[in-house]
Amino acid sequence: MATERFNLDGRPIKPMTICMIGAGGFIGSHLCEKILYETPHKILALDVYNDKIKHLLESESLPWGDRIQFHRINIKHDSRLEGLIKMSDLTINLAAICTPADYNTRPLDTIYSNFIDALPVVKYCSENGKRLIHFSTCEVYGKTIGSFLPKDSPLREDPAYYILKENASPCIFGSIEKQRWSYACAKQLIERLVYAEGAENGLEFTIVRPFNWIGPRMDFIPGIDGPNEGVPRVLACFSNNLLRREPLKLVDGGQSQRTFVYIKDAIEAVLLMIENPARANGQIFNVGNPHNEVTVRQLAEMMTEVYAKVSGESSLEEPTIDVSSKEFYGEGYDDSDKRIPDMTIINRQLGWNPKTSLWDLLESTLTYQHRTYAEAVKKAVAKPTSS
Ligand SMILES: NC(=O)c1ccc[n+]([C@@H]2O[C@H](COP(=O)([O-])OP(=O)(O)OC[C@H]3O[C@@H](n4cnc5c(N)ncnc54)[C@H](O)[C@@H]3O)[C@@H](O)[C@H]2O)c1
Ligand SMILES: O=c1ccn([C@@H]2O[C@H](COP(=O)(O)OP(=O)(O)O[C@H]3OC[C@@H](O)[C@H](O)[C@H]3O)[C@@H](O)[C@H]2O)c(=O)[nH]1
Repeated sequence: MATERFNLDGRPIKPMTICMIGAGGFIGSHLCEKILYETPHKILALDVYNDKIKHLLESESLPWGDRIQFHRINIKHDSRLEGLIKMSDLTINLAAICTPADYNTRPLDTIYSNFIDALPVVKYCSENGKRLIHFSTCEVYGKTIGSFLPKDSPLREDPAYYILKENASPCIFGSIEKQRWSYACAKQLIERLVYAEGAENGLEFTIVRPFNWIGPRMDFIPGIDGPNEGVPRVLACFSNNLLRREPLKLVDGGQSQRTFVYIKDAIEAVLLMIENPARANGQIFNVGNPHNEVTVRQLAEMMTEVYAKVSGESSLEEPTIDVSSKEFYGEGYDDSDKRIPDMTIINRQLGWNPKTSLWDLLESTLTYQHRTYAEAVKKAVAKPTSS
């Protein structure tokens, strides 16, 4: 039968029931797989959609049969939410609008989703003495201090001006008309609320700040499994361009820098948080890969090269094209210049380190994209448009 499992302090891990809100999304789908494949825990999976976890739900003969239960719930208005949180030992809240194309074009929905809709979750956990793992974002750091220095300042090379530390870095957003920051600001306020519930009412919480987690099942391919005019996050945008043999669009020259971490590495960190409450409670964790830093332009070049390898198709003569942020995202867009996570806290508390290089994670992800979408895209492109 199942062998006993132990946490980082050598204590046996007891099976728990986890209320996972937003379980049908990109991160949720990978977290559900990890929990079902490798632990005895039960999941109450809440979401409006379940396409990305269908493979975990459909067959009763699957070995985890009764350990996952899907509840189609919109947390904006559903009286079942409190009952499901009460039935669980731990709540993980992933639900959010989290695509930059929405932040400046649907700022109200963005603020409601990331702050107002998360309020009852925090309240029910606090009132019922339940543990909460809340998903925030690296965007709460906003811009680096270094970005305000003159372009030729040698201080820009000093890590003190750009490394992002949970307990020391300030949160630097743009002006109010730069509505891009509606998301970061809402996430910051919900972080402060969770933290205050911990300080004043003893809520046991962990806050996660993901730094660009990427991998299979991220977002959608426009016109295939998402709206034609939809703009997903950069991995899916570039995948879509590659699948359609179009140049990859570099917003404002693709000069912004990001660090990308493989979803499967990042999920290991979340499982450590779940199973080591004594080490994770009261903490805010950066979860990213400081070694996988590239400019968006470099990301586009690497994805072009990797896609040619995994698909066997030649690259375009002009693989990228520049586009202004106003044209691509509309009025009110702004950007984070650089995002390198400090890893001291997660290293010390959980001993976690990411393993996968950017090249390797792109190779497995683009292999997945090609297998999943190439045929459908070919058919869609071949379809005569009705006149
Ligand atoms: N992927 C990343 O790199 C990243 C980076 C920073 C922060 N995050 C945060 O992590 C969390 C999950 O991100 P993701 O990448 O999996 O996004 P995602 O959009 O794939 O998943 C979010 C899920 O929440 C669900 N949801 C949204 N509103 C809901 C509601 N009112 N009721 C029920 N379900 C609702 C959506 O249907 C979706 O399935 C978000 O809070 C996001 O802000 C992710
Ligand atoms: O086609 C594209 C898409 C995106 N980009 C650029 O690529 C960079 C990354 O864009 P993403 O869509 O992945 O989103 P960002 O990294 O800016 O923000 C993300 O970070 C963390 C999370 O909270 C969210 O998932 C999201 O806000 C941005 O500089 C963007 O302007 C392009 O140059 N071309």
